[in-house]
Amino acid sequence: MPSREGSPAAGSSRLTTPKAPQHLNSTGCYISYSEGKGRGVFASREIPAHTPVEISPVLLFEKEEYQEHGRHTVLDHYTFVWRDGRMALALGLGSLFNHSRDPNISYILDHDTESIRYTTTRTIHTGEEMCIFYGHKLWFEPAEGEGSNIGVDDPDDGWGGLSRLQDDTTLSQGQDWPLLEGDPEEIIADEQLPFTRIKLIDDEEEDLLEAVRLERVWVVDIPEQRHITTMLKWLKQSGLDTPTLSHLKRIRKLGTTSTLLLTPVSAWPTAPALPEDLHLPEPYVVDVPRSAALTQISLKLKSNFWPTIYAPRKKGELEPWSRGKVRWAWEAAKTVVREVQNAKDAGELPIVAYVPVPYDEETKQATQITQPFISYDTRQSLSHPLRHAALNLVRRIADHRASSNTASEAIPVPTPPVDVPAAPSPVETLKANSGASRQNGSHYLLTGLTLFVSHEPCIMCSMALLHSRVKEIIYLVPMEKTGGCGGVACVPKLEGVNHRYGISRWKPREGGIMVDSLQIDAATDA
Ligand SMILES: C[S@@+](CC[C@H](N)C(=O)[O-])C[C@H]1O[C@@H](n2cnc3c(N)ncnc32)[C@H](O)[C@@H]1O
Repeated sequence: MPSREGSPAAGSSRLTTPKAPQHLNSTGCYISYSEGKGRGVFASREIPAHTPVEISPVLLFEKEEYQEHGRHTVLDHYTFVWRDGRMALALGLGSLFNHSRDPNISYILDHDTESIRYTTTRTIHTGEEMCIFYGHKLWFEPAEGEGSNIGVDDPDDGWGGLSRLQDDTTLSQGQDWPLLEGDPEEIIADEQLPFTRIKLIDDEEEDLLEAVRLERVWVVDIPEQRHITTMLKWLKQSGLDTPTLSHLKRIRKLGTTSTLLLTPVSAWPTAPALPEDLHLPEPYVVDVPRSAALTQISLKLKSNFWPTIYAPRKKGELEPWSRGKVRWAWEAAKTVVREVQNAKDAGELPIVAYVPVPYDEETKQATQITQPFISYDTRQSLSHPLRHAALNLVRRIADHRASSNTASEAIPVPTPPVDVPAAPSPVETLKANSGASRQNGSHYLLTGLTLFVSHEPCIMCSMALLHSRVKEIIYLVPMEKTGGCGGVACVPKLEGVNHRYGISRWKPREGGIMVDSLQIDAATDA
C-alpha cells in the first residue's frame, strides 16, 4: 500500500504528525521524520563505517497466527519472514529503519539470540538518515529518488531484504533463504550456489605431457606376491597412508615386479622403515601425477608415471555441492562476518580466516580436524608485517597438528631406517623442537580442508595457502588491487605451481551475507 506523503507511518490512520519520541541511544541514533517515508532513524553525530548501531530483539509470531490476524493489521508493514515461516517484528529501533536501494546500514539476523544486529556500511554523517535494503519486491511506492533500477525480470533475492509475507505460501515455509529448505542431499546447480567458482584449468590442458604435474613419493618393490596383502594392511595402520594419493592405484606392476606406493616425500622426508620380518628392499623415490586423469589421453600420459585413476567429468564440471553442504558454508560465512566484527572490536584489522570442521565424515576422518580454527589479522597488535589472517591460520593448524598426539597413540610409528644420515632429518628436528610425538602425511597442514576468508588473500597468503595444500578457499570480499586469487594475480593458476586449490567468491548479499559491509581500504593486502 502506498504511504501517504507526510504520514507518520505506513498503515496509520492518524492525520496529524505526532512528535518523534526521544531515543536513549549511545550509538548516535535518533528518530525523526523522513520525507515521504514516515519515521526513520538518523545519526546524531558522525558514525564511522562498520559500527554496530543497534541490536533489536525480535518478537516472533507463529505462521498460522500471523496469517489469520497479523497480516490484516498495521503489523504487516513491519514484519518479515524469520526462519521456519514464523514472522518477526523487530523491537527497538529495528522497525524504524526505512528502505533505500543504496543502504548505509547492513543487518544480520541472529537466530541464536533472536535478534538483529544493524551495522554501518560506511561513515554516516551527522543528520543523515540510516537506511537498510528491504529487498527487490517492495509493497509501497518508494519515496522520490529511491526508485529501484532493478528490472522486473530480476529475481527476487528472497532474503536480502526484510521479505514481507506473501499471500501465497511460498515464503511461509521458512524460506528466509530458499537454499536452506529441502533435502540436504540434493545437489545444487552451479548457478544457484551462493558463491561463484573460479575455474582454474581447462580440461584440454590435461592432454599435454608438460601439463602433468608431478610429486615425489616413496615406493618399495615387493618381490614376493604373497607379501602384497600384508603390506597393504600394514600401510593402512602405519600412518604413511594419506588422502592426497587417493587418485593413484596402490600397486604398479611392471613385468614380474610389483611396486607399492607408500607416502609423499613432502610428508615423510626420510625413507620410511618397513616391517623387518618381510626382508623387503629399501624404499626409493619416484615421480607420480598429482591428480586423477580427466580424459583418456591424460590417463595414458599420467599412467606412464604411475597407474592413475580415471575420473572423467563433463567438460568444465566442478565438484558438486549438496544443499546440506551449502548450509554448512553459509554457517561458516556467517561466522566469518561475526568474527570480523569481533576482530574490529579487539582493535585488529577487520580481516578473518576460518576453517570449520569439515562437512562430511570422510574428510573429518582423513584430516582429523574435529574443531574449528579461526584467526584474525594481527599485524596491528603485534606490529608484525607478516601476521596476516590466512598466514596466522595456517600456522595455528600446523601448531595444532604438531602438538596433537592423540591419533598417533593407536598406530605404530615406523622407525627411521638404520642407515639414516648422522645429521638429524627435518622431521626429527621438528619433533625435537616441538615435542611432537610424530608427524605423518595425514597431518599435512590443510590438505582436504576448506578455508573461509573475509577478504581475498594477498599474493603472499595465496602462495602460503598453496604450500599448505588447502583444498579450496571461499572469500567474501574481492580485493582487486591486492588479491592473489583473481584480483591482481591468480596464484594457483600460475604455470609450474605444484598444487592448485579451488577458489570461490561469495555473491554479494547472498544468504544475507552483506559483503559490502565488510569493505576495507582497497589498497590493504589481506
Ligand atoms: C518498517 S517500516 C519503517 C518505519 C516507518 N517509516 C514508520 O514510520 O513506522 C516500513 C514502512 O516505512 C515506509 N517506507 C520505508 N522506506 C520507504 C521508502 N524508501 N519510501 C517510502 N516509504 C518507505 C513504508 O510505508 C513501509 O511500509
